[in-house]
Amino acid sequence: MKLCVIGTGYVGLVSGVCYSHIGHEVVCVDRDQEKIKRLSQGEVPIFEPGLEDMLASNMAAGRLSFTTRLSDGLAGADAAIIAVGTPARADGSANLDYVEAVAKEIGSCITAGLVVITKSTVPVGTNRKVKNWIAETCGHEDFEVASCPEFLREGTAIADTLEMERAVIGVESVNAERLLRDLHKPFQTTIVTCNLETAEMAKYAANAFLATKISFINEVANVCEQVGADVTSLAEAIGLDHRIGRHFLKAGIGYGGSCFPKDTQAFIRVAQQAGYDLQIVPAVERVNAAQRLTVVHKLKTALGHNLAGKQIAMLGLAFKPNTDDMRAAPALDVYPALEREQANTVAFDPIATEQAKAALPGIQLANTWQQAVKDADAVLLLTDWETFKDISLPELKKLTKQPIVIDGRNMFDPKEMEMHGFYYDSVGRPVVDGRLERIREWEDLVLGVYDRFANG
Ligand SMILES: NC(=O)c1ccc[n+]([C@@H]2O[C@H](COP(=O)([O-])OP(=O)(O)OC[C@H]3O[C@@H](n4cnc5c(N)ncnc54)[C@H](O)[C@@H]3O)[C@@H](O)[C@H]2O)c1
Ligand SMILES: O=c1ccn([C@@H]2O[C@H](COP(=O)(O)OP(=O)(O)O[C@H]3O[C@H](CO)[C@@H](O)[C@H](O)[C@H]3O)[C@@H](O)[C@H]2O)c(=O)[nH]1
Repeated sequence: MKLCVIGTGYVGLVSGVCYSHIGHEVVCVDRDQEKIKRLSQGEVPIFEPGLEDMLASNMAAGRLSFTTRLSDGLAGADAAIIAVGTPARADGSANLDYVEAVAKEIGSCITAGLVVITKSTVPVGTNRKVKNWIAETCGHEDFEVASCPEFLREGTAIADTLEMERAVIGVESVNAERLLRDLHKPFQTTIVTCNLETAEMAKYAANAFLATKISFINEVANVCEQVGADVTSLAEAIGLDHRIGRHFLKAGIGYGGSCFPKDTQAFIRVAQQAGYDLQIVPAVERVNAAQRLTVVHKLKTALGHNLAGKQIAMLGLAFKPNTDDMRAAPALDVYPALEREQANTVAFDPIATEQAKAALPGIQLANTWQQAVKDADAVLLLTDWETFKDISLPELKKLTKQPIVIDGRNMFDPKEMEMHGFYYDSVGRPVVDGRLERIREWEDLVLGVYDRFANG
């Protein structure tokens, strides 16, 4: 099959590379000249594990190429796949300007019989708009539209594509259904065929449900803290029930990223426009907004309710590990909150350094975690990068001014932290104060010696 993928962001690029990997001839189009130049030289402009090697091998095999000219990409194509951004407008609704521009551009150079597939996350009714935008430009309807929402996650995008759990295809014709079934056959996945509206809604419903799970467990975590329960064991206990499922029950500082925050917002607007006021999703958002700042409260509790002049090491800036994406990352709320408290912050992220400089102007960045924690009054963990698991606790203790760790991702083992003499607060688990344990041990020792001495 000959495919033209439009937009070479996280979705378009990964999809294009994976389609070429399974044998299709793919031309990826982007209006960003710099991006296309780098891609044409085999350089991947985003951090996505495994993508660069896969891109290189498919380019070498002659199945994958890049261009800024849509007409070149569309020449002889069986399908055009729209994967441009749909960011949030100020009112939370999805901005369809990029989708509209692409649809009109397709209309200006369309060939008869083309199937135009929208992969971008779009509000209900958008695929019909795409059809109209194209038809208005080209003056005929000798083409078809289909909705094929994307469910990949950043950081595991290749596996999520090659081993996708399902494909949802919203179609209006047998021809479009056949093409999409053929396209997905090598993925050996379950295909749900439905109308355009259902496919569009399925994407918002999936993201809203996952976000709901996260806010739910975060609320449970907040109650756990009040009653001395441990949310990690609790999540395991409830997650083993298949009706609940163990995924997406990781308590922490709330969800971020380019999808959940914007898609929950857009879903609320979609429902409103349809005359329905969603009740659960706005609550999910409220919980998430508050959750992001819990670590700052925990920090204040640990440091005597005053952060002014305190040295805080922030470990992790990306919205989750294995990505350089800073979009709606919790750090974007936490860092300004620390600034407002007049704390001095030094941050370290293994990958998202350039993105952090752009997203958080003025932030002081370290080159290593050791540099970031040097002389810190407290360490704040915001992203659960694997590499942070390898941090040597004795080294951490030696480098910091005070052994205080606030873990927004429940990454460390409280027992170990206690054993190494840290004050350690995480999310939904009891606070441990190893410093006190050490003092108590010392007191016991002294009193024991005293008792023995006093009693002869
Ligand atoms: N990022 C994810 O993990 C993810 C997962 C599933 C779905 N989605 C959805 O997929 C869509 C794309 O997301 P993304 O994260 O890949 O976006 P992105 O911002 O990373 O990339 C979008 C790309 O489209 C290009 N573009 C914009 N207008 C164009 C035009 N007229 N012609 C050619 N190229 C154009 C931009 O230059 C950019 O490179 C969004 O709707 C998003 O909600 C994203
Ligand atoms: O138990 C969990 C799981 C995730 N998160 C957070 O939730 C956010 C989103 O994580 P994840 O879903 O792994 O990343 P995304 O790449 O944003 O992927 C989501 O958004 C994409 C864009 O729509 C969808 O395609 C994916 O299916 C959907 O998982 C991150 O901040 C995570 O730290 C938690 O706090 N607890």
